[in-house]
Amino acid sequence: MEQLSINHITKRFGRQTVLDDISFTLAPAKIYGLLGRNGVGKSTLLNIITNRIFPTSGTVKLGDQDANDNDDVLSRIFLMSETNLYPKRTSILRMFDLANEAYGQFNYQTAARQLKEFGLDEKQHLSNLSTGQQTIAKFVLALNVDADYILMDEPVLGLDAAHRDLFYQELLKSYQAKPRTFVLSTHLIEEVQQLLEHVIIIDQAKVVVDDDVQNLLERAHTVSGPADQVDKYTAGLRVLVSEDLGNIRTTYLLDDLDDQRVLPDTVELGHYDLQHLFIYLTNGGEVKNA
Ligand SMILES: Nc1ncnc2c1ncn2[C@@H]1O[C@H](COP(=O)(O)OP(=O)(O)OP(=O)(O)O)[C@@H](O)[C@H]1O
Repeated sequence: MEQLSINHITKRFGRQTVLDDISFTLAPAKIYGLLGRNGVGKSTLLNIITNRIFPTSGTVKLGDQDANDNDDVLSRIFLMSETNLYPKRTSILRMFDLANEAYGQFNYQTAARQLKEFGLDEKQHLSNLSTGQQTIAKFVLALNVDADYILMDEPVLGLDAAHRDLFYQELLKSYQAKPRTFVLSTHLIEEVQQLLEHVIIIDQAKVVVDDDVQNLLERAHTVSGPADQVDKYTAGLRVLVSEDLGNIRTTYLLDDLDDQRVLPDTVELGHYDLQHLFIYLTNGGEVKNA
């Protein structure tokens, strides 16, 4: 399997530059998170990767083949999106058949089992389904289509907590049975953190993080203690934000701690999670008084 590379993608809508020179690579058989605040351009980017809309400039390539208008390449990338591309009277089974015609080798057996687990029937029409049920039909389709790169835009939109949990389990099962690349674009960062190997965060039209989740979280340190001691200890390191509670300051770092720094007895180190990292990175760093 070849890598999918996104090269210097810029997208403007009129005067608004939504994506500004975005580049990153998706490797085969990995689970990615594509994260960003509302309206940052995640759906736009996923639509560009799958040739549904055109970039202002830049290219998408699978190996050395350009994806633009290339059916060979596009038949290996699938996008599950919020947009309903099907006519109103389409049944779930018809949707599966269309995917089978376009991509081949649709896994009807697993799809039937999954639909049953989620309480749906393949004869049901999309137009008669609730928002959450439409999401279920779409991700069952996405999990069983024969493509190397499966892009999922808001894959748990409208799902209740039990169904979200079941979806994460089914995604992992599907990945283990047949490793391929998944890109999950979601706002439920806390829930997907365990699934993700790699994360791409977009902020203000740029890629601000492109890193393995484990590497990233190893650099996500909290430093708490008296403000002056915390500031002395964190001097020269990348501080995302500091919060003050009385005279105790907690500073959130995204950096390696070198051994030369002497940790005072009054200062404690800890870690924080991906959701907080996302919030602090995309809010701009500042000292807050809690
Ligand atoms: N066809 C269009 N014409 C003009 N502006 C557009 C168009 N499509 C998207 N935009 C704008 O581009 C920006 C990015 O939208 P996009 O839907 O890609 O964001 P997103 O990151 O997926 O957001 P969300 O997380 O809220 O779903 C928004 O400001 C949106 O208004």
